[in-house]
Amino acid sequence: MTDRDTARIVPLLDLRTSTLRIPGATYLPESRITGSGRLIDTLGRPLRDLRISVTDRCNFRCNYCMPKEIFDKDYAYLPHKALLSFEEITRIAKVFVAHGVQKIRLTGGEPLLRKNIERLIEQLAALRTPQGQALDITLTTNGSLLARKARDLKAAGLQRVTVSLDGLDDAVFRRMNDVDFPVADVLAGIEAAQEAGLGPIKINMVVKRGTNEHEILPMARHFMGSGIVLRFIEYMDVGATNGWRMNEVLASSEVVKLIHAELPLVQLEPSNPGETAARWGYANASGQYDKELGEIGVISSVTQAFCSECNRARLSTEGKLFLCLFASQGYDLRSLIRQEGAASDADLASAIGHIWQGRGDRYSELRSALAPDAGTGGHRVEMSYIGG
Ligand SMILES: Nc1nc2c(ncn2[C@@H]2O[C@H](COP(=O)(O)OP(=O)(O)OP(=O)(O)O)[C@@H](O)[C@H]2O)c(=O)[nH]1
Ligand SMILES: C[S@@+](CC[C@H](N)C(=O)[O-])C[C@H]1O[C@@H](n2cnc3c(N)ncnc32)[C@H](O)[C@@H]1O
Ligand code: SF4
Ligand code: SF4
Repeated sequence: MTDRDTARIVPLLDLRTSTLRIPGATYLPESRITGSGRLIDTLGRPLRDLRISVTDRCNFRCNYCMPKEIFDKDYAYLPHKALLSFEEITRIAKVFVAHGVQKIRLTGGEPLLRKNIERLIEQLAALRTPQGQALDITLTTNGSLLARKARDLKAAGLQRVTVSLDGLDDAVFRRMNDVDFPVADVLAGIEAAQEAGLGPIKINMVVKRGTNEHEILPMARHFMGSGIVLRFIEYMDVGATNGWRMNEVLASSEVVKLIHAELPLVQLEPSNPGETAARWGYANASGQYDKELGEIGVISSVTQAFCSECNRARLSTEGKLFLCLFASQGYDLRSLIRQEGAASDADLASAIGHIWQGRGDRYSELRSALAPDAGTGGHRVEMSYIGG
């Protein structure tokens, strides 16, 4: 039994009679649920961002995400038949879009390992919001296959990519990915993405105190003025296998202080409501933000939780809907659409509507009220399964 299997799965088989109700939720009239695009949860948060995990497999073993000791050759990955097909993903995504989703992020595991991912991107790129707008379609990747795939991804309709890169020092990077993957190949992938027009590109760097904090300044210098936005992520207590300890977290405030001492920064306004990153721009000699120099972002999920505006839903590789990165229960959408006499799109819309309306998740806010190393209980699913 894997940790993934301990997540509680909520069956959704009562839809025909519209009796699906989540305890504690206040409900809008049905007319405001199905396809209204105005869905809000119990904390008043709209549904805007759908993150889809397309595989639970990865060719890296980053120790903060898929530590080698757990994700070894005996680890029980999902069998192929358990995965949602591209048609199933697109069908579910379409219903989410009718409910107000404007951005879709493909993630995993390593999404570029999913065979023919370009075909899924084509299908998602054809979706339109109720207002007739195209979606913001993006993907988070470790960059290992990007040099090979960037042009095809762009041609399929992908707009931009976020590439994870935890340092420029080859030895540090090889140690962190734990499969001896060279940094030069990820940099080549980033270059290929730039050439293919997959932008604006973002870089995600997870900062672990004692592991790669000395890479912060070299990374900042490298990407300053490149048109690429570098974002520093606080090491999170996601999943149950990475052995997370508060003393390995370097607070974003420290990261900003460190960079500011050498490369002066000014705070920028958020560009979108519910954004994960706080933005800081590089300043010119007169202390003003200089667009040519660009910006960085800091994602402070541990020290400054941003749950109050969280508009993100997560669809796992096997079709379970999770309402929080730290959730311990998922809602089984796959059974709904695969069962005999399967749900119609209206049933699916009603289920998703009710589930979002019942949402009260705010894990990071709650954990920050606890002692630094306190656990909050429950079985959390792994990041590689739910999608980062
Ligand atoms: N705690 C928490 N962390 C999150 C959440 N969403 C994203 N993150 C973390 O922030 C990182 C960066 O997020 P991205 O996947 O780049 O997504 P984003 O910030 O929505 O992307 P953009 O639209 O490009 O700004 C993720 O890899 C996670 O580590 C969230 O809802 N809660
Ligand atoms: C789970 S990965 C999936 C996509 C792809 N394999 C990649 O690495 O970009 C998504 C993001 O989650 C981040 N991540 C994974 N574990 C994390 C942790 N414990 N704390 C903070 N971020 C984490 C990764 O750095 C990456 O940017
Ligand atoms: S962070 Fe991404 S690349 Fe690293 S192990 Fe997790 S899924 Fe793989
Ligand atoms: S901890 Fe959960 S509710 Fe808070 S921002 Fe992250 S995903 Fe959203």
